[in-house]
Amino acid sequence: MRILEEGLVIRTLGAAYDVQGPDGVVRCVLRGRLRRQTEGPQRPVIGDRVQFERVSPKEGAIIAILPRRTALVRREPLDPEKAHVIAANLDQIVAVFAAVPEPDLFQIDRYLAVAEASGLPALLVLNKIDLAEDLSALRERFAEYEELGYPVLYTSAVTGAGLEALRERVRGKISAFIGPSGVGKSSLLNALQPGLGLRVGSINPRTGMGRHTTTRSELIPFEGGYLADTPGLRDIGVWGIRPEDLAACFPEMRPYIGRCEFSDCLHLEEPGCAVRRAVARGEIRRRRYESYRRILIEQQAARAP
Ligand SMILES: Nc1nc2c(ncn2[C@@H]2O[C@H](COP(=O)(O)OP(=O)(O)OP(=O)(O)O)[C@@H](O)[C@H]2O)c(=O)[nH]1
Ligand SMILES: [Zn+2]
Repeated sequence: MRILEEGLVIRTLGAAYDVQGPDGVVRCVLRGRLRRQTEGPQRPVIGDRVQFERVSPKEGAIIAILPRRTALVRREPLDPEKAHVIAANLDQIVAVFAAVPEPDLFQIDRYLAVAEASGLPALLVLNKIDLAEDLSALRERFAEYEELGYPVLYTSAVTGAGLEALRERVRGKISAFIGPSGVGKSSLLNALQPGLGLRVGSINPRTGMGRHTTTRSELIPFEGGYLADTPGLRDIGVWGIRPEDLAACFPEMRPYIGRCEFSDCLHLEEPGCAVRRAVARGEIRRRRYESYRRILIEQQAARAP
């Protein structure tokens, strides 16, 4: 009789998967139907809950992937119809930006839209506030994100400001930290959990190599939950979003979707557009609407032959 156990995929290593079971990590291969597929929904990713069968105390075989609660879907920048899941069951995206130099709000909108496209809650972290001259002006500027429902945290990996609030937010959850290079993601994580040993700066002093050398994906135990660490996240800032999905990635536009004259309205130049009407009435911020347009137009321009 075979005994099936349940576990969490915490590392993917090509053909093998490390599964956190009830009593330790079991290195698993794929069995049966799962093995014959190299891509697609049937391939386990970090965060997947799986059923596995043990063949020895430390080795096993994955029999099935349990239904995913969430899926972080990477869409090709040039062909957003092409998509693959790079992490399952994430609870949230933590989007980190530096408060200084002045962050580019368009870039922030884009990162948030990518999180929304996978249906994941996002929070915004503005790091390096030790360098900010006027914190209250900064808070005022970012109040608009709070209004949209994104919590905004102000942190410094140097002084420790805001770290406890961030700890509260990640405790017991599976989070992915994203954001441009150099904003202090590794520094923040190391400050929260000394011993984590993430590399800071762009050169690894030990190997002298650039840091972007990790090729495996893993969930790193963190504050009673996990951090998703995968090379698949590196270019998240330019992931594709299907044009017809984009408006729904802007929470303030959602109430107007489906109210335009044309059911396939992309809210650009079409007549009878409820979204543009809402912008004109001041119900949607023009700045955010311009970000929407820019994402759409940039994507279309990139795709043009
Ligand atoms: N003043 C100040 N500097 C910081 C802070 N956090 C990080 N830094 C510095 O910013 C630089 C980049 O920090 P990292 O933690 O490597 O940034 P990262 O976001 O992990 O960068 P990538 O790994 O390239 O994505 C380092 O020189 C840090 O010492 C902060 O809160 N305040
Ligand atoms: Zn419209």
